[in-house]
Order: sequence, then structure tokens, then C-alpha cells
Amino acid sequence: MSAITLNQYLLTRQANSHSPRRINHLSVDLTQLILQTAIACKGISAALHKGALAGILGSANTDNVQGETQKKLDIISNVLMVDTLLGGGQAAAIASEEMDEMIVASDSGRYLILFDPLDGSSNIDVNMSVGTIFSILERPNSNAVTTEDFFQAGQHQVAAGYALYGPSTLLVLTLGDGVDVFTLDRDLGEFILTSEKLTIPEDTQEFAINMSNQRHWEPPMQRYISECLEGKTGVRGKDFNMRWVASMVGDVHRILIRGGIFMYPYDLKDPKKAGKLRLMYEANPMSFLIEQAGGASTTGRQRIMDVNPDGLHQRVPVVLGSRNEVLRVTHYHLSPNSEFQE
Ligand SMILES: O=P(O)(O)OC[C@H]1O[C@](O)(COP(=O)(O)O)[C@@H](O)[C@@H]1O
Ligand SMILES: [Mg+2]
Ligand SMILES: [Mg+2]
Repeated sequence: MSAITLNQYLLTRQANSHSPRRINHLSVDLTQLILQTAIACKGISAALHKGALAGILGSANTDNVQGETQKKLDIISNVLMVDTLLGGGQAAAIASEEMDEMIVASDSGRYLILFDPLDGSSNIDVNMSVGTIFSILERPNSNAVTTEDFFQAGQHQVAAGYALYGPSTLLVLTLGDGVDVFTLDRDLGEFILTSEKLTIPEDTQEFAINMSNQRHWEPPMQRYISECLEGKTGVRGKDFNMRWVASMVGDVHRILIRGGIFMYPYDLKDPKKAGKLRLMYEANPMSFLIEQAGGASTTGRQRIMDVNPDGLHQRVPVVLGSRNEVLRVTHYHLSPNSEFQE
């Protein structure tokens, strides 16, 4: 059988978009918007590939709106995404983790796109996996676009995905009827469909969390992790392994492939911050993918895709991955004095 490119895949989906399994209508414009996003990701992949040879590693000596130091590649990736998407004409407006405000794009655009142009940027200078995360919403009306138009709960996303720049460059995509994976063939310059309908096992013995924050967590998170660490002889009756890529894209990809639980919980290090990760650029698109693969995703207290946003850069605690583990952590937050029944 011949290889299916992202382009062919989307055209077939578009032709079959009357199928009863579909959730979102795959319009010509949405197809084009996803293809433009993929083109920008190929550009980012090429820049990362050159690395030090192109003199693009290291810090840019600027801060983003959230007070985080930007890497040169954060800025380069953002420019590649913005320029490519502005050129396409399908986006009515664009919002990015690296920009203070949204940008109005095309007056006739039907969609709003949000992205984290380079996720896991602390990994760039050490040549480890990073990614690009994106989330697409429908423009709510034909009036001039406002920032408030972006404030739609994650359940309203029409598509979401990420590119993972690892040993190979992957594009992982959901249109609301499962999660499919494409691998970049550098010779052809095309993303080729390589896995379909990922499913996350309901149970796992692998957790991902930044353990250095342990002393700052709330009691339910302390309880969950200490029970995992007790292993076979503790209440869980099994040993757990730990992984932390320190780029959400890498950790979420591992979970989509073999299960696991990823947590970036609320902590008291900076009590005013609701969490580290951003709802619109990271938590919502990853939650859409995880739920589409049969997993679960909550803040510890509420389904992430039910959170009503009130700021483009708002942060949120994140607990996502294998269903039974996420439900357990959520139970520990909501009913701290009772046992969890699977
Ligand atoms: O440095 P820490 O605390 O391990 O945090 C790592 C987390 O921060 C992030 O790097 C935040 O994303 P950005 O790199 O886009 O700011 C996540 O990808 C990752 O899960
Ligand atoms: Mg990020
Ligand atoms: Mg980023």
C-alpha cells in the first residue's frame, strides 16, 4: 500500500466528513489551516536540525509576557508560525504563548488558532526533544475579532495537535474522532501517516512529575505520589517507574504511546500562580488528544476541557493520562478522606 500523506489524509477526511463518526465538520479552510500549521512545523524542524550550525541556540535576552526568558528558537519558531499562518488566510486571528496580545489575521478567516511555538524550550540547548502545540477554535461570529472570542472552553476545539521534534519529527493530530500520527519524511518533505487511532491503556505504573517541587504540593498530590513510591509493599501493591522529559510534548507523547500519568499540579512555590502550564496553548490541546485516545485530563478537581477561560495566558494545574490513575488523583482532591474505588 502506498504511503498516505497528511494532505491526502485530510482530503479524504474532508470528502467523508458526513460520516456519523465525525464530531467536527472538516471544512476546506480547516484542512488548509492544518496544512499551513504543518508547513510551519517543518520549518521549525529544519531550524532545530541545524542547531548550533545556524547560530540559533541560546537565549535571546528578552522576556515573554509571562516574564520567562525567551530562547532565540522561541522567537524564531513564533515568527515561522505567525508568518505562515498569516499568509494562509484561513485564520481570523492568532494567539501565541510568546506574544502579549492576539493578532488579527484575515477578515474572512473562519478559525482562531492558538499555539505554543516551542514547548520544552529549556531542552533546546541540550539537544533534547521539544515540540510545537496548537489548538483550533471556530470564530464565534463574523464581527471584528476580539480577545474574548478566544475564551471558549477546550471542549469547543475543532482540531488540536503537536509536532514533536525528536529523533524523528512527528505530527500528532486529532479532528475529534481519534488520534493519528504522521512522521516527517525529510526526503519527500511530507508528513506520512504512520499510526492510527492511538489508545492509552487505562492503568499504568509510570508517572511523570517534577519531583523537585514535592514539598510545595497540596496534600492530595503528596498522598498520590507517596503511595506510588511505596511500591509493591504499599497500598497500591505495585512498583512505579518515573519519567520526566521536561517538555510536555515529550511526556504526553510517551503517554499516548504506552500509557502513564503526567502531572504539573498547583503548588505553593508561587501561590498566586494557578499552575505552571497554560490552559489555552498547552492544557486544552493536550487534553483533547488525551481524551480522544481514551485517557482523562483534569485540573485535579475539574475536567480541563470544561474550564471557561478568562485570559489568553491563564495557567492551570494539569493531571492527564491513563484514565484510572487520573480518576484516582482527582478523587484524592475532591474526597480526601475516602478511598478510591476503581
Ligand atoms: O522546568 P520544569 O519545572 O521541569 O517544567 C517543565 C514543563 O515546562 C514546560 O517546558 C513549559 O513549556 P514552555 O517551554 O513552552 O514554557 C513544559 O513543556 C514542561 O512540562
Ligand atoms: Mg510549553
Ligand atoms: Mg513555549
